[in-house]
Amino acid sequence: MDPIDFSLYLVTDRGLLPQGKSYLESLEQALLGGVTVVQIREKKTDTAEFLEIALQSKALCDRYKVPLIINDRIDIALAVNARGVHLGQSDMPIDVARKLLPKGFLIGISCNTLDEVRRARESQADYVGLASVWDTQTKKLTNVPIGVRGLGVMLEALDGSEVRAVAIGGIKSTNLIRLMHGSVSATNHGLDGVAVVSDIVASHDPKGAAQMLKSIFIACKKSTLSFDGEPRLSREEIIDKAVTIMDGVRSLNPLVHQMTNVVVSNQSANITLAVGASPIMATAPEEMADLAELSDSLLVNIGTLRADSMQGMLKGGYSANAGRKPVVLDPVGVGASEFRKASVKELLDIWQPTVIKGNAGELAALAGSIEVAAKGVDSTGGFKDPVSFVRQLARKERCIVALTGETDYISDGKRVLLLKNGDPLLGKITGSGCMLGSCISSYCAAANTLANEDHREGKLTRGGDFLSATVGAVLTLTIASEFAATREDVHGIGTFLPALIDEVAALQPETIVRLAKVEEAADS
Ligand SMILES: Cc1ncc(COP(=O)(O)OP(=O)(O)O)c(N)n1
Ligand SMILES: Cc1ncsc1CCOP(=O)(O)O
Repeated sequence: MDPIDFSLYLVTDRGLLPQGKSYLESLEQALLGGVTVVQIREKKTDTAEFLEIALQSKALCDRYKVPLIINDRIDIALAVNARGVHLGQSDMPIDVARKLLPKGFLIGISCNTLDEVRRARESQADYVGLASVWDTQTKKLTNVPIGVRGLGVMLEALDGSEVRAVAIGGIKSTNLIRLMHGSVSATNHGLDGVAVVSDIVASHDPKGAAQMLKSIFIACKKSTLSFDGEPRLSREEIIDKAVTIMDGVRSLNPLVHQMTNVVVSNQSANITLAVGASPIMATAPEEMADLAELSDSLLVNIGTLRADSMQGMLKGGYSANAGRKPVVLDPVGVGASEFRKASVKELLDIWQPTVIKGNAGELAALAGSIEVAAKGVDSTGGFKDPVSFVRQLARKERCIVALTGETDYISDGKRVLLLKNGDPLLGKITGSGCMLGSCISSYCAAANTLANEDHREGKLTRGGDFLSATVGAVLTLTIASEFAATREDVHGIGTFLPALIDEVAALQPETIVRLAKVEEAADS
């Protein structure tokens, strides 16, 4: 029997049909739109009616050569000669179902936890429905949503097996790109498909809705799994690229949208001007879509997070992803409170950062590690093996990670660069980390603009060299700090800050090339 293409898995729900649209009309339009599997899900129907619906659906699906799966009911699945059955955790166990069903009959099972995925693998399920990714109006959930970032570990548990995986719950064309990028495991295991109910069934145009979902899925599947393949630059080439991007910031004068904290707002705006970019500090959710159009990158800094600013941050990152603008996340003090932790998790379940920067305490909290403690927004130690930590985190979050400290570690998940410039005064003033966030956002904005325009759908940026951009931003601020600290007019932290801003503005690319202390860690 042909293997099933799980790409776009429609789960039906007659209760969601828009007024005036019949069930079979909607199903046929969804099939015309490119649905690749159909599951009949009838929760309130008696057996006779379920059977009738299943027979009609089977005839239609056969015409489009699309396999049909029946939710819960093995008897109906057998009666209509469906391709398979979808079981829940409290339905018939897989081994019992297997004995009742003919050879080759497909069995799928819903999984909400890692343990359930492991058990599904042991029981030789054909596929798992990872449920529910997000909250949904379609079904009353009995478990908390997994979230985009919870899917990766589940997919990793299927490494080396034949078990296919689809995600379900709250999936729409508007959040599918985030789902596809954020769900890929650190081992590069991605989803085989997405299961959708309301975004197709409740639509007046099920064909258009299905086409949209499928085209995004296919585009993302190509681009999210291309972790390798880019040319590997030498250390010198990275520094050259970094200064090209530095020049790019000065000539392009990118607009950098920043949602930052109230402590550092002014100095962040000034350091942005000093590198040659233009800051726009704005937090209102109402203007996020417009600003994503207008600006060249976004910085989200949670230093003085409030429940109302979260709405702007959720919408801001989401709009920037949609507009293919880089997003830098600075999870300031994320370990300090449950509110911050939950908020960062929520942000990362909705949008994909291009770069995450933080000190050891912040990145440990973000990764759920207890290795490094923090006192408020400051770290109280470091990692035993920062190189492995930063590489793993970059792999997990699928973005550039910059771990700041006496040595700065920057990784794209493959390589790790160690940067050793910077004067100790940098660590003594408030907000130097936040200023670095502004510099990274400015450099990423230029890198994205300089990238060859890539029209492929399914990408969250234009594909700039964000590793070199991050290296360039760190070198700019740290090398400038070395000049600022030795100036005669600098007597302490009060005079250091304005001198630092001046030195950033005056720094020349050739000075960076001459003074950069960049090493590369051995590959793991
Ligand atoms: C593909 C897919 N995944 C998960 C589910 C949910 O199934 P279940 O847990 O059995 O809940 P109900 O659908 O019966 O409410 C699914 N149907 N399809
Ligand atoms: C059946 C099911 N199981 C978990 S979530 C869900 C419903 C998903 O519906 P929607 O795609 O409309 O969010």
